[in-house]
Amino acid sequence: MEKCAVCGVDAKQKCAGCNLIFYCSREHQVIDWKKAHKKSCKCFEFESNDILGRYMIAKRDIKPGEIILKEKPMIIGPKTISHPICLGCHKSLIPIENDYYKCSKCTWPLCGKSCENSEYHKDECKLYCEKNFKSSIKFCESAKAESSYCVIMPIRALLLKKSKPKVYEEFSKLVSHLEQRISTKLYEALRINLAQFITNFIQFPNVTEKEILNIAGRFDTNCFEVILPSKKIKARGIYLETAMMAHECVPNTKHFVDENFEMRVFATIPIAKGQKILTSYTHPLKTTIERRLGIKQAKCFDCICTRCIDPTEMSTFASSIKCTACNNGVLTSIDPLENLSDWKCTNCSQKMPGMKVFQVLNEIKIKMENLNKKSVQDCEKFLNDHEHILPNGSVFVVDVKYALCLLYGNVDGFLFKDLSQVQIERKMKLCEEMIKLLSIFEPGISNSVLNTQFELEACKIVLKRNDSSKEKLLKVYNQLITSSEGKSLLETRLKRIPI
Ligand SMILES: C[S@@+](CC[C@H](N)C(=O)[O-])C[C@H]1O[C@@H](n2cnc3c(N)ncnc32)[C@H](O)[C@@H]1O
Repeated sequence: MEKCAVCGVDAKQKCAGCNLIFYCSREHQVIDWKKAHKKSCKCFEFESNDILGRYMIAKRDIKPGEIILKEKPMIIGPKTISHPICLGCHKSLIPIENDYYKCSKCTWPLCGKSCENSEYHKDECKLYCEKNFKSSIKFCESAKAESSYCVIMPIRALLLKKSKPKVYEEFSKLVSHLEQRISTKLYEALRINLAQFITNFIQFPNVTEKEILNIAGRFDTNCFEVILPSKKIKARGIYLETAMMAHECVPNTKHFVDENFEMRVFATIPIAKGQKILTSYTHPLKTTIERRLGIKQAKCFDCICTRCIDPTEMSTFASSIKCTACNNGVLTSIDPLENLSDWKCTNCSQKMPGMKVFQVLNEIKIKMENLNKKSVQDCEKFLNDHEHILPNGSVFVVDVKYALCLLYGNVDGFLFKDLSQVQIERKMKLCEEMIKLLSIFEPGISNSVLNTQFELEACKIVLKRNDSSKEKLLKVYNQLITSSEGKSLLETRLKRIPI
């Protein structure tokens, strides 16, 4: 029998937060919560090693869907180079009479008077006023991204040094990888512009150029995107605990930021006690070379995760191209951790230099970037044009087919009521294929899989194929409603289905 954490007698009541501590009564649980447990009530803890630095592990078994942590940002603000956003609420700015509203005290653009005293802006506002700062940001039709936003987050961090020294101390423990970053063009520009602005113009006391660049590096290594499409917010934030999750290209968690900028991390698959709690710093529908180069550039390490070391990427052949010599096999890298390693056919003796494969994949990537993924015709043409070169599990094919799963039934000219039997069957086949593939890249709870399941059940309802489809569709709908896609978009999709 477990013992009460307060008085030591036999106890049956378990803390529902961490599932690790027991109490004999509600009263003792309340006493312990106030005294100590509030701080330690977590299902995770931190460990560290030479390769990962600090990382998060499960203190107990965690079920899929369970919230692992919730936390408020330590700092939130614009990206280094950002489209004009309000420094008070972080919404994209809308011009008033051909210019943005400017803070009546410091002149930085804001969305209106009410944001002048926002908790995010008021301290920095005082600093800019003291130095008689004048913002040069003006509205222009082409809406260019502004590099002057690079100063905001570092100044917000430095202000914490005085206002919340303990929090700043925690922030200072985050890795910056400054040694690797310092010789890059971006950091040379930051050294000249950002560091000089803070030391010479703002004359921030007791801060060196190195500390400023370290701060910039900490942001680049540890920030999470804060994207709320419904509120037109595109910012970034430091979440001190969330930042401790190490990376794997196939992670076991997902996270989202709610309307109050609170981060929530939840398990997507079961995580056993002692296992690492992992996130992904990249996108699942990128080739191995692209993922690894992106991670190297942004986070300064070489990913050697299970997906990256497997030339077949869990038998999906996600980064492969078809062999044009035998027309039967696909080319896979001989050594996926060596970007320029030769590739060889799975069926014949054909080999291709890594550089050539890289060029082929890059050309396709450029075509993908220019593809109108809102057009059924353009997406179908892309698939047709690349059928001879891209295998079914290619990230490019999956990306476009996933787009088609959502387009058929939901866009003008292709609404459910307009679809022919052949088109509905095409949509169903795409959905079935995508559910299988997407579940490999994002196992467990995944928005893209749920979206595709939703569309598949919709097809079955339209074709009156399955009596339980309505029930299944509503179940998926309820799971999706909490997702970032937003309720209204999902409701519109629901309305198009004749249930
Ligand atoms: C967001 S931080 C994670 C917290 C960090 N480990 C710490 O001690 O503060 C990201 C950094 O952690 C390390 N890291 C995370 N995942 C890794 C992985 N799979 N392999 C190697 N290093 C990793 C890298 O140094 C990376 O730049």
